[in-house]
Amino acid sequence: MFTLRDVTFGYIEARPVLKDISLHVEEGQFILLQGPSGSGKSTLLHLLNGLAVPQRGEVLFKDRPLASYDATWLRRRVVYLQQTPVMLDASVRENLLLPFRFRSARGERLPTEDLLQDYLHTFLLGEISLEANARELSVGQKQRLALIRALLLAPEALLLDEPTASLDRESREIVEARAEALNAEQGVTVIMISHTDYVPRLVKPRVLVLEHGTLREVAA
Ligand SMILES: Nc1ncnc2c1ncn2[C@@H]1O[C@H](COP(=O)(O)OP(=O)(O)OP(=O)(O)O)[C@@H](O)[C@H]1O
Repeated sequence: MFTLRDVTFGYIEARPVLKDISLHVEEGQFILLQGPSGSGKSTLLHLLNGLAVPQRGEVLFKDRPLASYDATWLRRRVVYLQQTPVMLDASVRENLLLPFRFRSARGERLPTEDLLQDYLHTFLLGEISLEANARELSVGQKQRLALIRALLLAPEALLLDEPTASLDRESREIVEARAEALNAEQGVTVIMISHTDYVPRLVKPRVLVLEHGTLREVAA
């Protein structure tokens, strides 16, 4: 699904965060990405959906260079869930349906109210009205809403940035369990930045550690 070939990237070119990284991710794999703070884990996820472009080397999605895909299309297929979810100053419903408002989604069927309610219940957000302002929710609730928004797009790959330290344990566990189920039941490729103490229950992950700009695989 993804191939990185000798990828080097730095926000300042003279100081690369990632150095000559090569990686092959098969469709349906569940990958945990670990490493110290600032080692470049988020940056690596950004490279996989085109939010960052390598200075050297190349990134392929399904054997084609990332740049050959339409960026909006790609980000619906390869969904990146960032650490700090961003919500519009609008209702929960509007925030969930946001990706369907873009021109690229014309012709796609809008998710029904029932489906939205089902998702809210699944993620223990059943108490929250679709009319509520999404900006007024807690970080943990926003994180779950962002995941629902991502899942409504039925992505092929899910890139999950580590939930923030401020995220409550319950929210984190729900997000993790759902990511595992999506992988186990629907074959969605998952790459998740995680702490070493997270051990998936439903899936056997590949564990990659990023340190000093290089990537190594360790036993799960
Ligand atoms: N937009 C940016 N501009 C300049 N430097 C950046 C930018 N984003 C990240 N960096 C730097 O790149 C390096 C890698 O950052 P990155 O966020 O990828 O690390 P990380 O492993 O995800 O960290 P954390 O675990 O703390 O989230 C860090 O030194 C960071 O300061």
